[in-house]
Amino acid sequence: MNILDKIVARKKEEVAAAQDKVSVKELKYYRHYNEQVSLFTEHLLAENSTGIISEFKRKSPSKGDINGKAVVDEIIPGYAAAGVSGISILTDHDFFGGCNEDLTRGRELCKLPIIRKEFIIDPYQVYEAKAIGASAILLIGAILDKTEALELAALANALGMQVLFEIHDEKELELLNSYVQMVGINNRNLKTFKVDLEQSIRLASKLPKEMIPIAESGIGSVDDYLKLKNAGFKGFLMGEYFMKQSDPAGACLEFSQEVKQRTIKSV
Ligand SMILES: O=P(O)(O)OC[C@@H](O)[C@@H](O)c1c[nH]c2ccccc12
Repeated sequence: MNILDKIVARKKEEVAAAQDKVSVKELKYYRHYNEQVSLFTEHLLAENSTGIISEFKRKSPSKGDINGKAVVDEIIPGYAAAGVSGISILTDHDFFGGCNEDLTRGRELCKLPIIRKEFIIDPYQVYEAKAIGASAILLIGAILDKTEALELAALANALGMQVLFEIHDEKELELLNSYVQMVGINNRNLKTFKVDLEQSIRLASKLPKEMIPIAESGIGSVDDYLKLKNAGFKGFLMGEYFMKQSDPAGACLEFSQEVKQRTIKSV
């Protein structure tokens, strides 16, 4: 069993347990369920946007502990102050050390769009994403078939959330549908953990034009960022590079400032 299979097996148990505890009907009474959220794509395409989506992540199967004691209150306001285009918050507990409360707290601390970073395999999790305050959901091509991808993406849009659909190879392009606004190309293979920016760059040229290309994972320098930007990416999902530093928000500010300086110089 590879790590993705393990995560999905665990996720099935978690979803069953969560549904027993809180029904979809009850989720609809959560404070954030009926809230209007600002659109992720608008923030990404805004003038002067760096396209950086900074992620809150305590640990991961590929890296182990990154910042195990990290507290949302100490990081999210700083990410927002750094002028990022959006936030990503891991809600998976067992493998990434996150929880739903992290996302809800993030929602209360900033006005930026927030993506729920989760292994979504069931419509219940889409309702839950809306209830806890997400503006967008991640769907992972490697764990969904075409029908599931359509059902989950359509539901997210119906609930007012946008969809970031993650793919890793050309074959997964088939899974995209008209309810997908952003396509994430994961530079990291979720099965082998290998990072390869060049493969993402090749794949980027094959995406449907109406979907916004986002580069995910393994971005570790402004040079990496510029390389991906020049290849046409409009969004840059970055977690570990910020989270592993003693002051993630400060690191994010520094990175954003350097990006701004170098992109102004290069035009
Ligand atoms: O920490 P990194 O290498 O900057 O990567 C961030 C993000 O792309 C990564 O956390 C991620 C990409 N796709 C995922 C799917 C599930 C969980 C996590 C992820």
